Amino acid sequence: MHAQDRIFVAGHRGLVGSAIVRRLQAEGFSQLLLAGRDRVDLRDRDAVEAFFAAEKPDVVFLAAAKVGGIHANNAYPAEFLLENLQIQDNVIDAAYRHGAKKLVFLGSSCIYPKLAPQPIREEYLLTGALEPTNEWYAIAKIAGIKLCQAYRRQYGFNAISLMPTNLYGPGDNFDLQNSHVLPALIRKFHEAKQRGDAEVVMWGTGTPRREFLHVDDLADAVVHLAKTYEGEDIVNIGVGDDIAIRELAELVKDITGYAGTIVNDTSKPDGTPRKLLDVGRLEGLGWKAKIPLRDGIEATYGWFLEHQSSLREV
Ligand SMILES: NC(=O)C1=CN([C@@H]2O[C@H](COP(=O)(O)OP(=O)(O)OC[C@H]3O[C@@H](n4cnc5c(N)ncnc54)[C@H](OP(=O)(O)O)[C@@H]3O)[C@@H](O)[C@H]2O)C=CC1
Ligand SMILES: C[C@H]1O[C@H](OP(=O)(O)OP(=O)(O)OC[C@H]2O[C@@H](n3cnc4c(=O)[nH]c(N)nc43)[C@H](O)[C@@H]2O)[C@@H](O)[C@@H](O)C1=O
Repeated sequence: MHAQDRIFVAGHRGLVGSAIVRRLQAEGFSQLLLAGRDRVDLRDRDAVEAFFAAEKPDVVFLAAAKVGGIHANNAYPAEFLLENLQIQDNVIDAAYRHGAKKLVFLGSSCIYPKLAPQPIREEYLLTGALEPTNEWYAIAKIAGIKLCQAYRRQYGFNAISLMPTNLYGPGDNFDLQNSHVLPALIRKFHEAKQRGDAEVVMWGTGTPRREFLHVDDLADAVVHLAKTYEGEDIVNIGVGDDIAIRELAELVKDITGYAGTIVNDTSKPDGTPRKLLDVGRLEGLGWKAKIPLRDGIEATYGWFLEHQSSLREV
């Protein structure tokens, strides 16, 4: 990547896309193409074709996707499968045909088998059954990985696929139904404190374990790998450590200063029991996470307090 490259960050208003933009700007990349859904709906093949023909980006970060937490994935399987297939097929194909020299595709740790050995190595892909609540999204993401690998093999297209663990940070979706667990808990504890509620509801049993990476660390890793990594093999991006959801809830309760009780709603799904990524390949490529979980949650809570009145619509 060069300072003068024209860089398309697809999904630049999202959690990940906005963090990649901040990282690129901090490193002096000034030719950023920031076309949102209002300019090009990435599900629309003709619109994507016209955009790439006009703009001819040198580098593409594909951070646009239909994204959500466990409930959204389970409730809208058709949208999670179809929209993600459409977006990634359109963007990967157009980037190749219009001469992009690099594309970075983002998958997710949910592509791995539900009961994969821990920590999860990249080689475990396609070795077992997926978690049912998110198999639609996971299958779309696996198809995206395979499309990148196929275009590299057949056409020599320089597409790489990176697999982030669960992410959080500024610009996240704080919707109580459709978000991921960390933003949901921040908002639930904060609002319960304000209202003086005696209880906050945590979905599921609280026993599943998850790994959480701050999105600024993720963006740092993604830009590092965009500059230094070329290969067919997928690369996990995580911190190498995880926490039970019950412990996470206690941590967010402490950070927000809520004094009440946590109760379980076991009618809600637990999802995968554990998905801790093996980060050996990532560390071998010269990158390690830096932001400790407590510091990252405190900063995200601060961001939430500043932006409560203008949170994203979902
Ligand atoms: N969040 C997480 O915990 C994780 C995320 N990832 C991956 O990171 C990537 C980004 O996720 P994240 O930032 O969290 O998601 P967000 O929902 O925060 O952002 C997604 C972005 O994609 C855009 N988008 C969605 N559909 C379209 C469309 N049809 N046309 C144009 N733009 C569209 C959205 O635009 P608009 O604002 O207009 O809706 C939004 O800017 C995804 O590939 C996801 O799978 C991977 C692992 C974990
Ligand atoms: C990133 C990843 O994200 C999703 O998978 P997930 O990790 O299971 O997602 P989650 O963050 O929504 O939940 C994690 C755990 O937390 C529990 N939980 C408690 N209380 C709340 C709560 O209030 N909200 C939510 N959402 N979960 C809660 C919840 O029951 C579960 O046990 C998929 O989209 C998948 O496709 C994907 O890629």
